[in-house]
Amino acid sequence: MSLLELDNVTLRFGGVVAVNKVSFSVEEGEVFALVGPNGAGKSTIFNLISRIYDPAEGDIRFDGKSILSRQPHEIAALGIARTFQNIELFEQATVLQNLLVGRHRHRRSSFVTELLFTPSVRSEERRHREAVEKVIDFLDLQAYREKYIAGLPYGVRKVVEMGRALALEPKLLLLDEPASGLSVEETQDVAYWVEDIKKQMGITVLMVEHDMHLVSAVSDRVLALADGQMLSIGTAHEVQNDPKVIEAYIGTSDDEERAVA
Ligand SMILES: Nc1ncnc2c1ncn2[C@@H]1O[C@H](COP(=O)(O)OP(=O)(O)OP(=O)(O)O)[C@@H](O)[C@H]1O
Repeated sequence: MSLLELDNVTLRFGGVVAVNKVSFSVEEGEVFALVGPNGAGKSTIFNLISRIYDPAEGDIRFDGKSILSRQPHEIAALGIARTFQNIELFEQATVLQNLLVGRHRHRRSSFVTELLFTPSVRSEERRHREAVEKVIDFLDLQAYREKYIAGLPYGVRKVVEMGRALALEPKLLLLDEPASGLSVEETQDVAYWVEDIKKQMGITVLMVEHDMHLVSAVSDRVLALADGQMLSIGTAHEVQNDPKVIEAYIGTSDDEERAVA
């Protein structure tokens, strides 16, 4: 069974059809990438899956069940975690504190039991710490664990954001442009991490990304969109060589995207 299914999903903003009858499914254990020129509808699809927007038509299913009746705050509890294009971390908190926030969906203790610091609260706290330490080791963040986000370089913040999402122990990880603003070396690290997230952690990844080197390196399948419409779906190689995709990219002003075409 597919982990995530979008079934004929449409969303309009006034006269703009941001997402037009889009259907695709993400299989458990795969890395699936959404690509396309600016304004193609990629972020809107992430926001639809995160339940920030309601589709005008169509259905979105996770683990075989429609999520359209769910509120945005319930999505993490289902096992869907995401990162954001513009990093969203608590600036005045440490890396460790930010990662512990990522554990909120697993918290069972109430305010009163936490206040009394009962044995069950203590063991729960220990479990959260262990899960977070695992993520710190995995992403090589030991040197930064007690550092405040506000003082960290951009590249490290991007990694911490990925860590915050991983700390949730999701089934599906949505990565919104994980390589944007990163150097070639940092992007290479992202490629290794995405591979390990899939292989070692067994987490399914849906990614929006402009960097086609990264997309080609890590994706099992790619969906290319333009103006809200599906253009092509297949391996990175198949999609990059699809004449419809080449035509859509040639119309853009982005040099990197043109180079891809
Ligand atoms: N909140 C909104 N209100 C009105 N129009 C919107 C809104 N969000 C997106 N759009 C429009 O919907 C279309 C799809 O935008 P979207 O941000 O999903 O594209 P994208 O593929 O993520 O682009 P980018 O690569 O630049 O992030 C665009 O025409 C955009 O202007």
